[in-house]
Amino acid sequence: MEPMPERRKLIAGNWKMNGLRAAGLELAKDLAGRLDAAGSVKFDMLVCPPATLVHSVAEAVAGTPLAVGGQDCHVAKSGAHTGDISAAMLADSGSTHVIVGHSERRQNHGEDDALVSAKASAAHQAGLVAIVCVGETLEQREAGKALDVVGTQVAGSIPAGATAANTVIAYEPVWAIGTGKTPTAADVAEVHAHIRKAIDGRIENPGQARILYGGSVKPSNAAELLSVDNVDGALVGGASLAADDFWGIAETCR
Ligand SMILES: O=C[C@H](O)COP(=O)(O)O
Repeated sequence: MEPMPERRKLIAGNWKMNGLRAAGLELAKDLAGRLDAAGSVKFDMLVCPPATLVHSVAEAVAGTPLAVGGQDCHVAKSGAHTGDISAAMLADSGSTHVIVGHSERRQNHGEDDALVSAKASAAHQAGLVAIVCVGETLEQREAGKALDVVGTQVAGSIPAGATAANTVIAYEPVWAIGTGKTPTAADVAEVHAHIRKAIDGRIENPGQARILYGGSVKPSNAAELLSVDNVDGALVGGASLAADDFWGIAETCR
């Protein structure tokens, strides 16, 4: 049997609703410069700035290995959807990726699995990699339902046509986001193994699909979290807003 090629880690930064132009461009250029200077590294790096900065950040880092993505997209290509952004617009602005189904979208905007799946499909149609987020609340974890909840979200949020190349899963326990709390390495391993099984039959080439962990990842805990089985990178919020912290996280997988 052929050995399975190693999955390259993806270190993704979700800036959320943070970043005015000057600071955002400075941060992106700083990271791109470090990546360029580092030469050959064992990870891919992505930043997802607010929509207002996608184009200028993409222009500022063009020609470097730093990738740029959006934080959400609409299911339609265009139309009367005030305030929304299509996947095609993100691609046109220099994005290669888009986050869909983040728990902040699920909670604050009532997004359900079917909508997340449609958004991921729209991303694929536009040639973007969809980063599909799943994760349980504290109440669900304490009720012993974490695996069921995450399995159901995975089943409902991945569209037909998903492949290991166009889809990344991000496991983000809601209670770990922005709280400084993280699950144990054993809990992360259990959920990621569950996700790996759950994507079988839903994502083409499931063994090669990347499954990220997100929730209070920092330089101090990154080495442990990123060495857990089936953890193929990190989706980082707060710590992606400071170049030293974000780079410090990435460096643990060099
Ligand atoms: O998308 C990123 C996550 O919500 C994690 O955020 P955090 O690193 O601030 O906990």
